[in-house]
Amino acid sequence: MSGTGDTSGGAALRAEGLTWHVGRGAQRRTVLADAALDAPVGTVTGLLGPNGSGKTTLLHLLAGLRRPSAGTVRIGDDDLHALRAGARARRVALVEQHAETGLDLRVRDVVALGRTPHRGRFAAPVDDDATVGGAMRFTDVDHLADRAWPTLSGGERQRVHLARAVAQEPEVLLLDEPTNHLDLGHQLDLLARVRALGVTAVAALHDLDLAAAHCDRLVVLDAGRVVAAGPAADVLTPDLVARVWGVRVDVTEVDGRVRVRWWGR
Ligand SMILES: Nc1ncnc2c1ncn2[C@@H]1O[C@H](COP(=O)(O)OP(=O)(O)OP(=O)(O)O)[C@@H](O)[C@H]1O
Repeated sequence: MSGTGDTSGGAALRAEGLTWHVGRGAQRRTVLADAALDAPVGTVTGLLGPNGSGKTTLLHLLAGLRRPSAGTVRIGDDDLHALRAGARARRVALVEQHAETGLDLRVRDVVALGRTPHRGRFAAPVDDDATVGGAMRFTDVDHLADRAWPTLSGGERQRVHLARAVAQEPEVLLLDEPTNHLDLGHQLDLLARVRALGVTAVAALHDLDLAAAHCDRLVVLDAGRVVAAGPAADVLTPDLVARVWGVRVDVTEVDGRVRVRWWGR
């Protein structure tokens, strides 16, 4: 994968029994309980659930940023949490919900940060510039290359963060609400581009219709537990949406695509 849509670089991601507690003694609270996720190579999984249901926590455990209280994460044949930080960073990229970046950087430098895990002690790989350029073109931010980071809009920053993750050339790409600042056109573009990368992707999303259209599989979290998992047609039933989100929806299938239309509480 070199930021141009090559479909060869993914690895399967599997999590079992993932549990994460916060606090100690009487203050202990279970944020995530016994969560499972199975993302085959090259697929896009949508992680859905109301605010506070555990999506970011699960993504952080899948990225190796947090150690689970119990359970395992496997990337290909490897135990993710047994890998050294450098090896993990070469294989898994996370685009955070509220990612901040050093104020003095130009966009090109922010994207180049994605290459850090691939740099040796004394030298960068020779094709680094080409990879960074390819990632910027792929995410349609190359026209911003010389702009100072603080001058970017929220949506532009979000696309630059995706470019940084693409430049990282990961096997697994984790995205926390990657579309929340994007206009409708760029929302559709971003998810189509993630799919075109061919990596194994897991994206936390709030728009059920968008998730149904772009994801191979969905995982629904509610109060820290996985309450449904599978293809959109099986998962997104009006009953489940009413139970988990407290919203009345119609679910229809148009030209083979699941469409979700909300009516209200
Ligand atoms: N370090 C922490 N200490 C205490 N509570 C935490 C911590 N991290 C997360 N939580 C709590 O765990 C729950 C799940 O949080 P998380 O951020 O994973 O939810 P989310 O599904 O990503 O929510 P949102 O859709 O609002 O982004 C929330 O109630 C949150 O307040």
